[in-house]
Amino acid sequence: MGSGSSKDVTPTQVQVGPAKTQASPKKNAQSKSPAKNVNRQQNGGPSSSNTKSTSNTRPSGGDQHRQKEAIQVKSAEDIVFETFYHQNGKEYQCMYLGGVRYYLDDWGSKEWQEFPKQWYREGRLVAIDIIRGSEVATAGTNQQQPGRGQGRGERAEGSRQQEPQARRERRDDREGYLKHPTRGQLHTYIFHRKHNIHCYYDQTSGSWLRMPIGWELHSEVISKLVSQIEEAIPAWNDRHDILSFLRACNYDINECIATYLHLQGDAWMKAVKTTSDVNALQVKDDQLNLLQKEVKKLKAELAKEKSAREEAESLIARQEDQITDLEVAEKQAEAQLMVFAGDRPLTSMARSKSRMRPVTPAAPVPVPVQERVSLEELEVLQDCAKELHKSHVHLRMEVEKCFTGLRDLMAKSVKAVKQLRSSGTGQIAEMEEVRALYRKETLQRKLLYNQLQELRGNIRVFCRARKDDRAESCLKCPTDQDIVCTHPQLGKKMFTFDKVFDINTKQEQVFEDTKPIIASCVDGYNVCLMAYGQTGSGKTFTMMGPPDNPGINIRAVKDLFQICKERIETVEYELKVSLVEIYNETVQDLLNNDAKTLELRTGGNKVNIPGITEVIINNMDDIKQTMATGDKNRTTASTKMNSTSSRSHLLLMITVQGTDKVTASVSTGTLTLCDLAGSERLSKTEAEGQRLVEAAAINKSLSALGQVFQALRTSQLHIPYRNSKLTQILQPSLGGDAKACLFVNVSPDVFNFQETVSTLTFGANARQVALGQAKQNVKKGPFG
Ligand SMILES: Nc1ncnc2c1ncn2[C@@H]1O[C@H](COP(=O)(O)OP(=O)(O)OP(=O)(O)O)[C@@H](O)[C@H]1O
Repeated sequence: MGSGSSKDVTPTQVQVGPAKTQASPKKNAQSKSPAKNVNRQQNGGPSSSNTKSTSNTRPSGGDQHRQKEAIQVKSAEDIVFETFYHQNGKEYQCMYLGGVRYYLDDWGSKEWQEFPKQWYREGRLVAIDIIRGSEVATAGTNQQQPGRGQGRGERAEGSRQQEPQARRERRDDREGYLKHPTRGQLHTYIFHRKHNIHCYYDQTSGSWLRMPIGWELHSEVISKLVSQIEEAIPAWNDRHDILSFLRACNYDINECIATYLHLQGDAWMKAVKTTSDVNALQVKDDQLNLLQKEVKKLKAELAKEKSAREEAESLIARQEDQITDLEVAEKQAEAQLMVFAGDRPLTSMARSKSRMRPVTPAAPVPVPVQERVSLEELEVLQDCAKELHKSHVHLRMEVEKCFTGLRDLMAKSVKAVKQLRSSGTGQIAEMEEVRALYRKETLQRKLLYNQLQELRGNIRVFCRARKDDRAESCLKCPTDQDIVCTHPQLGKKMFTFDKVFDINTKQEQVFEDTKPIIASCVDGYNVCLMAYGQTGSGKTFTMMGPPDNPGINIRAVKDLFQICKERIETVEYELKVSLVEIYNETVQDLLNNDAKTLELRTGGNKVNIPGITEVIINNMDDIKQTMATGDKNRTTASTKMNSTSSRSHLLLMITVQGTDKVTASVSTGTLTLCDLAGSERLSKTEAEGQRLVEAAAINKSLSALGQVFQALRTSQLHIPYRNSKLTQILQPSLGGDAKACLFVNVSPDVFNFQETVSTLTFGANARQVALGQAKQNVKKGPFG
């Protein structure tokens, strides 16, 4: 909510152009200029307007009296919310902005529609709220306004911060905030909507009751819807979950899928959706924890055993020392005995001992001759020696027993550690497998989403942030689809696109993502690529690029040649190139050295440009030469007119005609690569004179582009292609049988925050445009 991915193109977009031309009405040379309208209508009361569409909707003098209750509009950028009480009893929510009044057709299409003129005589308008233009401007010109799926509660954070206290206090209790674990604080609003409710007739009570979800899954109609969703998103296999989603989306299958895809990966969504997965993971986690605890326990035991072993070893060492000491003492005693034996007869024991032990001819121990040991003392000593020997043997046995025990324990511990290691590896491998599966599924979902977008024919919108080492960046790209724009005072805004290229993205990477769309022009599709953004945001860098690091234009032609070469066996291709510039609503042929102005003729969905120069190109040198000619003519023309390249739109149009060598069928595809003029607002450039006319022309064409997008998005019968030369020329590429791709180029400089938000909003709204499924332009040959 409140992010750039919101689905509604709000009527505010209609203002992209003319609303900005009011800065200096007197200096505008054109008498029917939108600026003049502003002046005239601002005196006209509540219906004052600044767009020429006012002529359709501005009430007559009598009608104006009936609107007395509407709030007085002070600025052309004010937005007034009103309620219209129709005499037939129905009530409509209305919005008045940019001189045009809209009503929310809650009883029919559920979309914002232009307010019918005759209604001024059929009911009563009561104003309920007004957002002043200054408030809207604070957070960028293209603020989100309430529409389907949007509300006043969704106004940008920046605008909110600057709202007066009184306004904030007036907010109703439907408004609120939600603290999301990953998305941060979200603004919420409870809308009052009519909902489809699936009921059954309860004979007992004689009334219609709401169908329980379990019953509803058995209903043929609902079961079919659920199956369709399961087919579209195979990973989503919880039918109860799908049905509850469907209910929440008013049984709108597209909204249900879109909401699900938009919210996939959301922490809260996951928790609800994959209970069994989460449980399985929980069990594994528990097992892992247990095993880890066991390892810890065993490690502690091992440490204990180690210290016991060390203790035993030191005990053994001490005992061995004692034994050595005792042996020395024994030897000494024996030596003494020998000495005594010389003087006295040996006792029977001493004799037997002397027989048992070979007396080593050891060096005689110097015994002081004076010290004589008595026989009793000798016997005591012998007993001592005997005892010592016994304890020595006993100790030796004990130590050996300890060693054996220790060895067993060590073997057991090593085995346990080995087991633990192998089971731990198993768990990790299993976790890795689950992760790989998850990644695969995410990729599959992304592919499915792309397919869905392709089937719907949505305009692909890519965002590219320009590299700028000088300025402090206000842009962050948390994922490859999201971009967050931060301003210290105006707050934060997040936008979602099909792809976001951050400042470090190389030209090759950008081209890789557009390659599949571009390549389809070889198969006979009309393909269009546009670069939109303020001056200096990197549009030309992206489309044309410097010679040593070319952009999409040159890489696209190279790729087309490559594809044609690969198919040479079966299809013969011819590539033709035209290059035009749209400056001040005139179309210049840049491949004609006489700076020829071209006329546009529209017939059906086709546009014909009589007399335009088309150059056949056969190789890369041809295209480079052609581009150089165009560049030279553009420079000559701009010098003559004292203009700069950023004030005009540049369109490179490539026609690829393929003739099948077997069937003779002919396919014709066009690739239009469009470097649009800078989209910055007039007030910033403070243009005068010629610059003002230039700016008005740019605003007119870019605003017309926005109007075309809005009309396509709301599936209106009339798409206003003729409102500008740009939209007229692009009609075949935006007209329902084409593939289109819009680049929104932004600058990271915080100084450009408002322009950046405005550009990103334009892109986010264009992303909701569905052109319908693209069609191939193939004429069958005589052989089928
Ligand atoms: N992604 C990028 N990496 C490096 N330099 C860039 C990048 N994008 C733009 N630039 C540089 O920024 C400058 C302005 O870019 P560029 O002329 O493409 O802007 P622009 O939007 O086409 O402006 P204009 O509306 O005036 O034509 C150029 O010097 C260009 O080389």
